[in-house]
Amino acid sequence: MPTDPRKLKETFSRLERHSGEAAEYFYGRLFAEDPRLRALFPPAMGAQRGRLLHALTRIVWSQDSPADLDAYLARLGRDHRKYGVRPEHYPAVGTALLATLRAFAAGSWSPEAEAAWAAAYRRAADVMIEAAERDAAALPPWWVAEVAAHERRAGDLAVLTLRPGRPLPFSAGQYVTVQTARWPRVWRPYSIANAPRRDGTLRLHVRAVPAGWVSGALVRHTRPGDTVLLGPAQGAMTLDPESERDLLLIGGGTGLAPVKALAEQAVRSETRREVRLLVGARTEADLYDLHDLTMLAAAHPALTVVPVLSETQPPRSRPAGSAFADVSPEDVPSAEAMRGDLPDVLDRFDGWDEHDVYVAGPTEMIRRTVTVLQALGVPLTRVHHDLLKAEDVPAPDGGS
Ligand SMILES: NC(=O)C1=CN([C@@H]2O[C@H](COP(=O)(O)OP(=O)(O)OC[C@H]3O[C@@H](n4cnc5c(N)ncnc54)[C@H](O)[C@@H]3O)[C@@H](O)[C@H]2O)C=CC1
Repeated sequence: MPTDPRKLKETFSRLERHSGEAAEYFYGRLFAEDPRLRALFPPAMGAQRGRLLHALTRIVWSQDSPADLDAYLARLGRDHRKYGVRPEHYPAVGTALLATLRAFAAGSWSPEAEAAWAAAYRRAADVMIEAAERDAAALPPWWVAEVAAHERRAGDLAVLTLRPGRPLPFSAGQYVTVQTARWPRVWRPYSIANAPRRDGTLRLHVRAVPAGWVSGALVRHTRPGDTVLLGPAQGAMTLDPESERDLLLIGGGTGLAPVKALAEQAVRSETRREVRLLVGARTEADLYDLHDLTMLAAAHPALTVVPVLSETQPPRSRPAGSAFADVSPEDVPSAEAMRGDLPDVLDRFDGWDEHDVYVAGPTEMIRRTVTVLQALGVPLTRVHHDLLKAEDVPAPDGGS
């Protein structure tokens, strides 16, 4: 029987009213159905419940655009390889899902609804399994990577250099998920802060966020020689190989990571694109990568780096350990830093409407920046960020 999108939406909207309880019930049923599956999940299931609902919402609302749905499910299937999910695990998930719908969408449940959900789940599982199997022919489910360097750049921030044991293919602008030995089965996404290198190493910029398990482990409890696990590279915030337009790259805080990778990629390429990189931070001390950026710009005249500080008052004295400490004043005099929030300084320049623009950083900063760019006449098709796409991945909790 073909999937009936109307039936799916109707029943799902009932379940959504009790989403927290429904997700809890679902995992209870799943682990009762096949207790071995519990070992695939992290000890704390809170974030997992949100992911299940996000995936179901996406599946229900994409029924009318099968190509988008299939692309999403294929990504989901490939990404689930790193959790150890195998084809024989799918039937238990389907049984638990139908039991959950039956219990929480009781008011609109019917034999037709049951048939529609069974068909939709079978189809989703088929697409995920097929994508995972295709992927398995070429790539491992995860990579073991050695920490080659660990630099504390500020109290709560570290730049890690990782060396995967086997080549991990990626494009500048993409991200990987990371698991540390301290938190088994907990994966968090981090943008790769460099373009692909001959030695295969990857750099990550990690800020330890309050109560962040993986970020805290990476910043405070990781040393050179330790190993971490990496999932496959994901994300579509990459350079358009056909475009020769100049580039505006905007990175707020550790959102610098992917745009720095794009800058490296662009200045290396044959095309002579001018690259303007606006790097936003709250204070001078938060410009944790200014030294490297200054070196990159010195080596590539096509690149201009503009620091933008959002604290309105300049600090009275330069704090110890300031990012400026090892940069001579003539390299980047602090007077050259613009003052303001990143979105608010954009109208102090002319002519962004002919640029390709890439934006990364805090969610609200991205939203405001996109709105301002639109008002300045930049077509939305030329503004790239992975806000929506990042929300599509199964581990979207912003790198905690
Ligand atoms: N691909 C991506 O989009 C990436 C996003 N991130 C995200 O970026 C964030 C970075 O956090 P932190 O380093 O702590 O940055 P932060 O909170 O120190 O802020 C950095 C910059 O963003 C600006 N900013 C912050 N909130 C703003 C708002 N509401 N409106 C306008 N501007 C705002 C600040 O003025 C500053 O210039 C994290 O949420 C992380 O998940 C990190 C890496 C990649």
